[in-house]
Amino acid sequence: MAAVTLGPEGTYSHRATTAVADDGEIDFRQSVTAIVDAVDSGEYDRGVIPIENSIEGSVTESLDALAEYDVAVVREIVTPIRHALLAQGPEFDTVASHSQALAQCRSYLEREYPDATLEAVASTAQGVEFARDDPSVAGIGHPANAEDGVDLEVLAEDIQDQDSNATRFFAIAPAAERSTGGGKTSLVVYPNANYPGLLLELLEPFADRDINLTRVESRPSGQRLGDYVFHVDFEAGLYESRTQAAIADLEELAEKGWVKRLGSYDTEHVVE
Ligand SMILES: O=C(O)C(=O)Cc1ccccc1
Repeated sequence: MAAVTLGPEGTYSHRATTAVADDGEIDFRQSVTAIVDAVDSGEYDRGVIPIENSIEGSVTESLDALAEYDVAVVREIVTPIRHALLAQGPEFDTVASHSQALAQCRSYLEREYPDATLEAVASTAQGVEFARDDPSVAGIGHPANAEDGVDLEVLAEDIQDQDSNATRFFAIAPAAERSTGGGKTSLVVYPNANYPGLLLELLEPFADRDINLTRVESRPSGQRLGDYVFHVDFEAGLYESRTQAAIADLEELAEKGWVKRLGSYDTEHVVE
């Protein structure tokens, strides 16, 4: 099974991928959209993308790609994230990492390195590569990134602003592989409408059937200001009759828009 995830080697997404696809080849892309595109086109049968972090919230590029492309979510992976500061030595003036990692360490960086320039790059492991090539750059990433190659020191560990820092990843597959099992479901709903009580009507089909929502997130539709797409996750399988009934209600509500079934899946907790 060939899988694709955010590279280069050593990203948190790579670590999550080995946890679910350790028996096959893993290739890398430099953005979430490129990963989703490669799975949508059938080039890979699995992809792994970060979705949401406990400190920084949604990875908006992931939500937007899930709304735009036609892929299935087949598994959710939850993993603790403990960041380290890696550099050739203490004399650096720039910290390069994924925007989420920089944000998850914002208080630490402001406190310890208030004058450093923060540079958002494609991934944590890419920031570490830059640090390996340049003594004026430090990276933030998993401490194991210091182990391969030369000249990198772990200057500090556990620099995330909350000890309990955790990230959810989705394993995705081509749409035809949407699974029939799994206890959680993700949908994307675009009502393409705006009237009093719309959001309430969107949530009622779940409340009426005793379905527990675990997340509701709105994203701009891109069509016009104030127009939204809603990402909804809940604790029920896609093919349960109560879910099918709730989706039928949503489809009525979204008659001018659409309802996308991302799929049903189980959660895997990966502990370092
Ligand atoms: O850049 C990475 O390593 C990623 O996989 C994205 C990310 C960044 C920070 C926390 C979790 C995932």
